[in-house]
Amino acid sequence: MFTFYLAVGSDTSSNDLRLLLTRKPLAFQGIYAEGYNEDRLQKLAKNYGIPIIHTLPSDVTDLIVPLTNTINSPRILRQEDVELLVRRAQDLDQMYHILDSTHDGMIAIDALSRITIINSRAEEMTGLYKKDVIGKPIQDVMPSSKLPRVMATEQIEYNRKQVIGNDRTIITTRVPMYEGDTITGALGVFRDITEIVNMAEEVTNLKSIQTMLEAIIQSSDDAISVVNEKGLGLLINPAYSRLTGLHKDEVIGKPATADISEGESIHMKVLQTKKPIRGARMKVGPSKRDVVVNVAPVIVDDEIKGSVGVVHDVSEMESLTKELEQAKKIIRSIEAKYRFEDIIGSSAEMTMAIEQARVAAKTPATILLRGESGTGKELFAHAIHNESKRKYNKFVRVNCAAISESLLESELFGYEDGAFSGAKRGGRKGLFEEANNGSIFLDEIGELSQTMQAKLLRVLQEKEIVRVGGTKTITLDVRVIAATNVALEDKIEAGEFRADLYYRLNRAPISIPALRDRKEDIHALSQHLLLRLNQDYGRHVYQLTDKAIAKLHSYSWPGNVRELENVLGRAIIHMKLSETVIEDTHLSVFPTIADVDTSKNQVRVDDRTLDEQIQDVEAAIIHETLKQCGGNKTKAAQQLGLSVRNLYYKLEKYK
Ligand SMILES: Nc1ncnc2c1ncn2[C@@H]1O[C@H](COP(=O)(O)OP(=O)(O)OP(=O)(O)O)[C@@H](O)[C@H]1O
Repeated sequence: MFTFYLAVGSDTSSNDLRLLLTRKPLAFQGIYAEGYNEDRLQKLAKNYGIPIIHTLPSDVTDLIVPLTNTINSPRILRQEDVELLVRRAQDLDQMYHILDSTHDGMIAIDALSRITIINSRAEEMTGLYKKDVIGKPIQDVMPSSKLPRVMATEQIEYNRKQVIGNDRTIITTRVPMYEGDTITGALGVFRDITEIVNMAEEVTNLKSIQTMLEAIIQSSDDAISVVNEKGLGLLINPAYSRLTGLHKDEVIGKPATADISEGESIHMKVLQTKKPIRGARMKVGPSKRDVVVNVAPVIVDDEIKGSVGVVHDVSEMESLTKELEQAKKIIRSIEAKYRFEDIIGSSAEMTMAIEQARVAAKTPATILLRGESGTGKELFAHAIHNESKRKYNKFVRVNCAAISESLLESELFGYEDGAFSGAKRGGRKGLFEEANNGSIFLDEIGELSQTMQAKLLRVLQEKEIVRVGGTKTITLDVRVIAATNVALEDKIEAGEFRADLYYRLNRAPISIPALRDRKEDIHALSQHLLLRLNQDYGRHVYQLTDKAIAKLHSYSWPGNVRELENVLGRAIIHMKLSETVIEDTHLSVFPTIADVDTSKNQVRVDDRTLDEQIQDVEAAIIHETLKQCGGNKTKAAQQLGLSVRNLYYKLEKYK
């Protein structure tokens, strides 16, 4: 509450007597009059029981509200005048009280454009204070004020938006004020809408975030479901329906008691514990797909509001990973497993090959391994790497026939960022770079295209590579071990292989003999291979009868040691668990084309599926063709009408 003080004074400019009212809580209270009839003043003071103040301190004067025009004749201060003043004072007190407690700012001016009212909110918003501005012309303190204009036009201005200061937005309504028909001033009422504007912006932002989130959720390939704090379905996305076969109407508003999994719902567990559950594996939907589920609680201000579940279908990924692993096996292996001790063979030819390889391993020379398919060229490559000073660095294997030319180039030499569409960002190292300081085994070198032959020759000569799409040369120290099962000389003759590359490769050739040319190794090899096969199949078959060995000797082994391994493997599979010695009868499963005699329209059938039996026949045909082609895969592929790549795929499939 304010206390009003009554004062009587004279206007400095006109020397007129003025009645004034001050709101300033003074240390004294009384009637102040200057140049006023002292007697009357004394009487007044006596009537009201208040003292007379002869000098007003300046800060009090500043706050004085002129009330002159509300008094009939200021020169004669009558009883009614004083009473009127007191009433006015009370009214004003009340009015200010009201004005100061409203949220709106208010500024009023009188007919001479002097500020008569400025409430607390207006003070706050304008940074002006009552004591500084009351009674002052508004143009002096607020030059931009539109109140004088309203007085001039006598037009009400509604809700005009205005930005004041740097960041305050206000809306103002300005009205002219009248006493009867005479305009006595103008009032401006204004409201700070900065917060509302900000809130509106926030709402708009929230709306766009919501729209964005919805778009993300709807388009996500991961299945998403959201439940409220009671575990009732709130939202699912199309991926969720695809995966689980459940539609919106079966989920929204329904309890998530046993949603997609059997047993208690993960949503319910999360709601109870308020803890996220990550990486739960389960099978869902009609086709029982493998999924990984992550569920997290939604907690707002410490209160659980629901839970969000993301279901990630991994079945496809798992099968892709398997395929990728298989593909990787075909293309490269980055570990040299074998040593010379693992190469079995005491025949003169084999001993010589091993000796040559041991010597060559110690030199930096490029080595060319020659021999039919399955003779152990890769085994030699491993052993050479492991015998060299490079053994602690990488051994990289590349089958040049198994990948297309364009892919082979980027596999071998790597590529730079953006070299082709689908290229990994930031580029990628090639196998040559990976094998730096180690060895690279280029299998089936005879299958390299002319372009790739030229590129390989450059690497061998310059010892540097350039990534696909790049310009920078990268110097490397890689030992090349090449292998071929075809006569490169014939290929040169046919114009399919560069002679200059051949001479580079053929500086240290090592010929690995075919198994048919070293049958004395068959027994030891079989025993060695049986060790591995027993491990693979969990069996204990370590011996062969003499008859069985004789049978193995009688065969020509076009597929060499690999074929021997397969034959022994098949024998083990067909043996009873109780049998531990391979008899010649177990070896009747040599895969030959004789199993299918189409000329007589007779086909041997058994109880396996059609697909399994067809695969057997296919394997037998491929085997036979390879045999007829002396192990030459290019020829065999041609004869079978397959691409070399496809033949490789099938050989890998049928082992
Ligand atoms: N002398 C050997 N001692 C032990 N195992 C051998 C021997 N020769 C070959 N093998 C085995 O035979 C299989 C085929 O060998 P490898 O893959 O090295 O032949 P390859 O000549 O590289 O065949 P391809 O030309 O078809 O690639 C492998 O399992 C290998 O371990």
